[in-house]
Amino acid sequence: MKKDHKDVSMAVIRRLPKYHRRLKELMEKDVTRISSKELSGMIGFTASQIRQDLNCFGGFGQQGYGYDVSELYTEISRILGLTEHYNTVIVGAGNLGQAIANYSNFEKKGFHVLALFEKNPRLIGLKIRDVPVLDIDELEEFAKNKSVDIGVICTNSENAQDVADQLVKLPVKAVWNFAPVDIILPENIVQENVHLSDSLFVISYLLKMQRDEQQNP
Ligand SMILES: NC(=O)c1ccc[n+]([C@@H]2O[C@H](COP(=O)([O-])OP(=O)(O)OC[C@H]3O[C@@H](n4cnc5c(N)ncnc54)[C@H](O)[C@@H]3O)[C@@H](O)[C@H]2O)c1
Repeated sequence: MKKDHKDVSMAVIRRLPKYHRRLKELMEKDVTRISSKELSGMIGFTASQIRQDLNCFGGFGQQGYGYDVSELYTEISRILGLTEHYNTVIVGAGNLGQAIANYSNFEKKGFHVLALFEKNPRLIGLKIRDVPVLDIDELEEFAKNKSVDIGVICTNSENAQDVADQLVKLPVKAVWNFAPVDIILPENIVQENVHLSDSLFVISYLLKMQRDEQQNP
């Protein structure tokens, strides 16, 4: 039975982007349908896990037929909110802020970067693709007539909380934080912290295991 989406666990939500990505690859290869078993082989989750995950949103598969790839892709896009439009601002126009602004794929998925905000005068006035780098002191005024959905923090850790507080005042609805520090936000603000180093450290762990095995077979 279809659950209220609010009851769906974050563990399931965090698996949805992977389904979404794989289904897109299948569509690009003109695959029109797939069984949960085949999907399991591609994704690495068990077939039963996949069925359970998708059942949270009403199923979509048919016994003996499997999943219609394009239909499932569209449904997961909708569930993930990727059929909507999100006004986004980036604070910190250094290496990472510029890289995110430059990545046009986010734009295609509905994340529209309105502007970057900086405190370094040497960066203020630049354009990253068509996106202007504005003075951080202009942020409040800039947001007065606009609805900003997402604030992206790409500053150094020391300034991240101050920036988060500024974003909350606009107000934004969500903060995507890249600074490697815990920021405190009101409960109604959605928060995602990205620690690229967590993923890199998994690589270093696995490489170290390999090395240890080679040295002590
Ligand atoms: N570059 C990466 O690959 C990477 C990876 C993981 C995490 N991070 C984290 O992301 C953050 C940004 O990294 P980076 O490499 O882009 O750093 P960076 O030094 O190149 O850029 C940070 C920018 O933020 C600006 N800034 C600082 N305080 C500000 C404020 N209050 N208002 C407006 N602008 C402000 C600085 O002037 C600077 O231009 C850091 O916290 C870093 O630890 C970066």
